[in-house]
Amino acid sequence: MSQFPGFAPLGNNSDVGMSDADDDSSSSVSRTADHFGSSLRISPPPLSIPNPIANYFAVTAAYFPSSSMEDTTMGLGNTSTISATSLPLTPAVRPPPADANPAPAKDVFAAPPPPASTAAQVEVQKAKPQARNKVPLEKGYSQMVWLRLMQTEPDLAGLKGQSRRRLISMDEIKKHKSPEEAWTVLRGRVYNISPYLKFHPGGEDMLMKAAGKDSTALFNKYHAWVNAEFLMEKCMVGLLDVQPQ
Ligand code: HEM
Repeated sequence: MSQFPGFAPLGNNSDVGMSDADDDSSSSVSRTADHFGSSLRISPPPLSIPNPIANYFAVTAAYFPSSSMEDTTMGLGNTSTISATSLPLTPAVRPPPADANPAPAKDVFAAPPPPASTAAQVEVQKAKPQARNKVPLEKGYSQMVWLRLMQTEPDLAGLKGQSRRRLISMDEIKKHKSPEEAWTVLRGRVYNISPYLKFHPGGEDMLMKAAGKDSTALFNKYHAWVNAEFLMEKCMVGLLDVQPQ
């Protein structure tokens, strides 16, 4: 018995409330299991574990003669028959022997390879950077100056007090195609592009192609990524009237 009741050093079972008669050679674990009864005993795992690969070989064995199921994986003359529960790493059916000088496989559907020169040209085209169509702007017409002008000029659009939410017909827009008074439609909004002509990085001539018409397609063709809603905000004169005349 230990000097501390209920406490015993590891491996010594004599002080855990059992008589000397109970203290036989069996381990404390087995005694604990006995104490709770047999319901806690872990049953052993099943002898055959279901396995899809094993099932495959079991089915194959049912359809092929036993000679085809011989284990040839070792290459050492080992011809032991595979059981359904073993896990062979290679298929049991032996592939046909490889030809010593196999003819190159021909793909009758494959397109003929392009001539070397064409392939090289394609590579050069890919690597070539896209040519820019930007034009040099006159001094004092940078995008920075335009942004400042947007803040300082009170009537860039030339509205003269009219509402910029006015509905404007296509007929009216067509009349505004001179550089002094050029209107264009962009994504349903009507802008006076005259003040921007000298600021346009693509040049005045290109922007004048938009005058008097809907330029949405042209705009998207050259630079769909440009934020015209912001750059042209102060030049908006109205909304395109889509109602039939
Ligand atoms: C009001 C409408 C427009 C605005 C606000 C505008 C604005 C711009 C801006 C900011 C750039 C410089 C883009 C960059 O640096 O990548 C640019 C370039 C250009 N724009 Fe416009 N643009 C407008 C309409 C048009 C139209 C209608 C055309 C064609 C007819 C056009 C043709 C070009 C071209 C060719 C460039 C040079 C693109 C390049 O870098 O190669 N733009 N435009």
